[in-house]
Amino acid sequence: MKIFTATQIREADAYTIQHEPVSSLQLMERAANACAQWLFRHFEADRPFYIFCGMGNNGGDGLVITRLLHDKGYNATACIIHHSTKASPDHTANREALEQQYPQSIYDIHALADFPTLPAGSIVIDALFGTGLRSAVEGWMAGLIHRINDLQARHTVIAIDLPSGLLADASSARMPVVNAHHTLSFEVYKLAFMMPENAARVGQLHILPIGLHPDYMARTPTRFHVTDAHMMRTIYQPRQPFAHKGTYGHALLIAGSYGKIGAAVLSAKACLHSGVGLLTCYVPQCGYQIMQISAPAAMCITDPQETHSSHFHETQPHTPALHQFRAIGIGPGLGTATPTAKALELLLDQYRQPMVIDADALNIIAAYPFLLSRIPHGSVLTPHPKEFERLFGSTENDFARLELLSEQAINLQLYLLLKGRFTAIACPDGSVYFNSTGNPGMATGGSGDVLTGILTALLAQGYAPKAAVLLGAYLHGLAGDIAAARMSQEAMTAESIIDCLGPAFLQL
Ligand SMILES: NC(=O)C1=CN([C@@H]2O[C@H](COP(=O)(O)OP(=O)(O)OC[C@H]3O[C@@H](n4cnc5c(N)ncnc54)[C@H](OP(=O)(O)O)[C@@H]3O)[C@@H](O)[C@H]2O)[C@@H](O)CC1
Ligand SMILES: [K+]
Repeated sequence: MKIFTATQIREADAYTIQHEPVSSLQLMERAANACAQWLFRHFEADRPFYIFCGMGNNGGDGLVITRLLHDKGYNATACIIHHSTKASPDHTANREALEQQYPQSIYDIHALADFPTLPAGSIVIDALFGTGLRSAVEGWMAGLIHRINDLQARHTVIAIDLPSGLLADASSARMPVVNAHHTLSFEVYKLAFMMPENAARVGQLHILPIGLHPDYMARTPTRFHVTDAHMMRTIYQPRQPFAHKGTYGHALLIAGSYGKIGAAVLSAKACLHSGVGLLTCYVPQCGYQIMQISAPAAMCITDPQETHSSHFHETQPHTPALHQFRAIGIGPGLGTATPTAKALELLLDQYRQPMVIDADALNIIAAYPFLLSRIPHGSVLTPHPKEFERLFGSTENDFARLELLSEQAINLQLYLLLKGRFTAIACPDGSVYFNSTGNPGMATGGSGDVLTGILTALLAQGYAPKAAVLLGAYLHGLAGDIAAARMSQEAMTAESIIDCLGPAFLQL
């Protein structure tokens, strides 16, 4: 699914009006009706509604919602905020329609002093500003947003299209923005919804289809995307009927150190449950028995060292040469001992195919930044926000961080996967994908190790790196969602994610 900018949304709007064709008033009616239907499904008619309407088309939506609520027998008041002397034509037309049918339902607000006192149980609808907002809201309008936010503790706040004050395509980090419990947005995701800094503003997000013209949606190229089930079905390759274990590649997983062999186990199990043909795990001596008992389907090589690995760059007499591994995953629980760092440097020189680099392997690279440019092109790096900061430095806000992520992916020709609620995947071609699956139950130790195992397995099976990283992140989140549904977000563990990989594959 594509993420459109505010400008593209306006173009989609205009294209739909011209080519469907449909009048702009009818399109507004359709958008407001989608919101009204959602409200009817979620609230009884005994709750009073207060709809705060701006002077543009977002306010126009609010005016139509007020009329539709009345049509259904709900008690609704449109509080029209006169922040500007000029109202949009569709706002004016819908004010007139409301005045004609339900004159008692309009309440004009010209200053903060006019702000109404809301009865208990009221629902607040925020239709002040949508995609037409140009910059930070200031003056008494900022005060009005603060007033709405004061209501948030006692009343349900629902934003129409965007929480007012939020810019669709740029950071609003230190600006006054409505904090909504729910955002009902039209047709497409906006970039602002993907940013952790806006989580408390957007609340629960609901994308409502309003029938924008499919031709515009299909032919307009975008830089940002949200992954979905449809996309995964185009990526996923069912297994071939004449396959043997060689068909699906031999992966090498370099992981674990004393006290962190569990990370290697989780990663290995996830790899084995994601379709790899053969798996060899490389661990220090202390991990040998643990690996053989926990993951008997995997082969195991041990380092000469007892507690950490130091020689994984060298092939040993009884193992295939490094280049025979179709994929290497490195990092979970690896530790950052100097001999390990040295071995990583040598490995990067010797193995020139895309690999998966995570956790302590990223921390080593952060400590020796010259290694960044030695990573084979097309490799996948999977930092969480702290690891990302160690690698590339801190940024002022989430939009700046996203730009830095994308810039580095292009410059280094790597796939950079930044973990989060909407994991961001920046590609060397400049495109960025946000993963749509997953839940807060996955914010738990070992979850990242599982992802490394999945990604390594997909690379080993011959998926191109872009396909592997998009499908891997999606499957990881989907398995997490299935685990949460079965046993709750609290009780699920990284092992539950592995247990649910099977059902996740079956859903593809
Ligand atoms: N896309 C679709 O398909 C559909 C879109 N629809 C809806 O239209 C919405 C977009 O409507 P829009 O373009 O009229 O802009 P909107 O968000 O109401 O804001 C404009 C108002 O804000 C004001 N203003 C701006 N900046 C400001 C600032 N910094 N500080 C203070 N004021 C500021 C500006 O004031 P002015 O500059 O004119 O004085 C003007 O009054 C969209 O979000 C969706 O809800 C649906 O109806 C139909 C389908
Ligand atoms: K709004």
